[in-house]
This record gives sequence, structure tokens and C-alpha cells, in this order.
Amino acid sequence: MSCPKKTSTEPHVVQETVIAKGKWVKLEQTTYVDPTGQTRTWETVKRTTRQSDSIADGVGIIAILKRTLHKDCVVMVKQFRPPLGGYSLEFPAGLIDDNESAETAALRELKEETGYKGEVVGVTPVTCLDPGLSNCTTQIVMVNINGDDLENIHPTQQLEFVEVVLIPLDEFQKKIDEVLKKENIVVDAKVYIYAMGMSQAFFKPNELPVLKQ
Ligand SMILES: Nc1nc(=O)[nH]c2c1ncn2[C@H]1C[C@H](O)[C@@H](COP(=O)(O)OP(=O)(O)O)O1
Repeated sequence: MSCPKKTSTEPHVVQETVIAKGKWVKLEQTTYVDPTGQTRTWETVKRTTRQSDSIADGVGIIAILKRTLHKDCVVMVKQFRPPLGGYSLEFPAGLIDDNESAETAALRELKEETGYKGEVVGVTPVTCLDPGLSNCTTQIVMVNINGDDLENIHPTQQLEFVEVVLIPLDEFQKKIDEVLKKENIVVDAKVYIYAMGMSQAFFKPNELPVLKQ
């Protein structure tokens, strides 16, 4: 990774002025000093819901459903997203509530959106989502679901407008490409990048026979 060039001024924010505020989001004008020392402005979107003691706005959940005699599947959700004016294919996700950890939020959101009860196996650092637009951040929580567990055999969702889609992990990118070809749906960037990474991990080593073990 290349680092930004060394500059004489450390860039920093000097003022944040609210231009418009709704219940869920606000638009601010951010005044900042750029690396050349010049004062500039930027239009910034923020969520109004971030808890003061919370390091991230929300969680995304990579949930792997493990069942006897089945391929491991990634639990995905398809839903109408008003800002897109259409459907998206995403990992289950949601905002972190007051006094909630990323792990607790992930298990709660997974249960609400898909009906599955999972177990946390890992959490990422705080990651940004669209830093040229917003300060919005998320933590990705890795969860395993024991699909043979009685309460996971017939999972009951609490959100009727969210459709649960199970996609085999070993064909993740191929199956997503099939969905995208068939349906007018937009896939979340996190999902597609995970899919490309999975494809590289599963197939690329076998495509490079010249590499030594
Ligand atoms: N930007 C938003 N506009 C809204 O009008 N409502 C919004 C926004 N962001 C969140 N919400 C509402 C919708 C839900 O009732 C709650 C909780 O959302 P959550 O389930 O945690 O997150 P998503 O599933 O990713 O929508 O907030």
C-alpha cells in the first residue's frame, strides 16, 4: 500500500456546521485544513443515531449456516432499500443500540432479520463505508450458526419484509452472479468483495500450478 506523500501541514477539521437535520441523518459542512495548509469545505453526511460511547454506527454479519449433510451456506438478506429505489442483496446488518457491543448487536440483528440464533467467532476493527460522503462506520461480525440445533431448524424472522437467501460458501460468487443476472437487484460492495476473496481462496491456488507449495 502506498502512503500519502509527506506534507508540511497535518490535515485537520476546524469546524462542523449542520446544514440540514432529519430524524436519522444530517448534512454538515465540514471546514478543514488540507495538506497544503489551505482551508477548504466538504459536504458530509452523518447518522444522528451514533451513540456517544460507540465506536461504530452499525454491524454487518457474515453468518455461516452449518448443517449435517449440507454445504456450509452464507445467510444473506434481500430487501427493498428506499435510497436505491430497488432491492439489495446484503449481509444481515443493523444499527448498534445504546449500551450494546458489536457482538450483542450482531446476534440480535441476525435473530430479528433471519430468525437464526448464532455464535460470534470474530469481529473486525471499525471499518468505514463511504468515507468521501459520510463518517458512517461498521464492524463486521463473523457468526457460526449450528443449523442442526432445534431452534435453528425452522427459524422465525421478526421482519416480514426481509427475504432470507442461503448461498453455498464454495460457490458464493457464481451464485451471486446468477442472482444478479436473473433479478433487478444491487449487491452490497462488502458482499461482492467477500465473494471475490472466497473465489481467490478456493480456486486461484489450483489455477497456478507453477507455484511451489
Ligand atoms: N436513513 C434512514 N432513514 C430512515 O427513514 N429510517 C432509517 C434510516 N436508517 C435507519 N432507519 C431506521 C429503519 C429501522 O426502523 C431502524 C433500524 O434500522 P436497522 O435495522 O438497525 O438498520 P437496517 O436494517 O440496515 O436498515 O432505523
